[in-house]
Amino acid sequence: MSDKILEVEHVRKTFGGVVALDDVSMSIERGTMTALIGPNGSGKTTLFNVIAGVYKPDRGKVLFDGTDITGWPPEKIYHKGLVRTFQIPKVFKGMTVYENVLTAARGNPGESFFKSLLRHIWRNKEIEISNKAIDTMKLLKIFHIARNMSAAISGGQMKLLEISRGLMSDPKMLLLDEPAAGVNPTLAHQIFQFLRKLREEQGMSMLIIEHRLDILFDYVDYVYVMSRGRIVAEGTPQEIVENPVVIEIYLGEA
Ligand SMILES: Nc1ncnc2c1ncn2[C@@H]1O[C@H](COP(=O)(O)OP(=O)(O)OP(=O)(O)O)[C@@H](O)[C@H]1O
Repeated sequence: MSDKILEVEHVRKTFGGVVALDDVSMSIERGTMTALIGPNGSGKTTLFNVIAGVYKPDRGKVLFDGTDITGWPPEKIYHKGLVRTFQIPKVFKGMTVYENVLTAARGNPGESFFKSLLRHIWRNKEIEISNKAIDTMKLLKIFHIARNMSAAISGGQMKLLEISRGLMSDPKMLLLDEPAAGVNPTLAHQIFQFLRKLREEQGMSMLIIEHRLDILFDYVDYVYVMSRGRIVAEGTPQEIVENPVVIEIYLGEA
């Protein structure tokens, strides 16, 4: 039986006269890595924004883990376990990598004055969060730079730090916006290997926007292709590279 973690049904979103999303439907199986690709301006970011609650669709629905989340505010969607790296408070450049990972924890005791009154519980929670931060940094191979200031790390390490912070909230699903943008091919492969490990070891579901198709297609299970606000193709990476509609779209771009 199929088990959908995310379903988008007939979503439309316009900006003035621009139809950014035109009757978009997709469904994502739990525990899979799914790619969302398409030329510049095809609607990918707008769809992420609708899913994450940044924009309300003019029409249509978004269901997450069986619940209709259409029109929910981003914060509520985040707390339901659908996390976009972009939604997490920005990396604080004046903090170390470790401190940045710590501050992204769900239920961080530092968030609440009242929690700080409950000293004993607070202490245990603090230890738990600290251990989780260490495990997450180890998983993403940034533990060796834990004490470095975040302003002084590389672009690739910053991507890994963003993903680490996303994981601190125990998400059920991650929306990843170009996780391999601006990093060298070796690191891009490493990032995708970590994502694959997350799927294999934790059953994480992921929807990924990425322009670097050569790398992306080695890792994802399924691909949706957008063009001019519509989903124009879907299938396995192999089916997508052989799809004449997709070839036409990308050749048209060249
Ligand atoms: N806030 C906005 N106001 C007006 N038009 C917008 C807005 N956001 C997006 N658009 C328009 O909607 C269309 C889809 O844009 P979108 O950013 O979703 O595309 P994209 O596929 O993410 O592109 P890219 O790959 O370049 O990031 C474009 O025509 C864009 O100009």
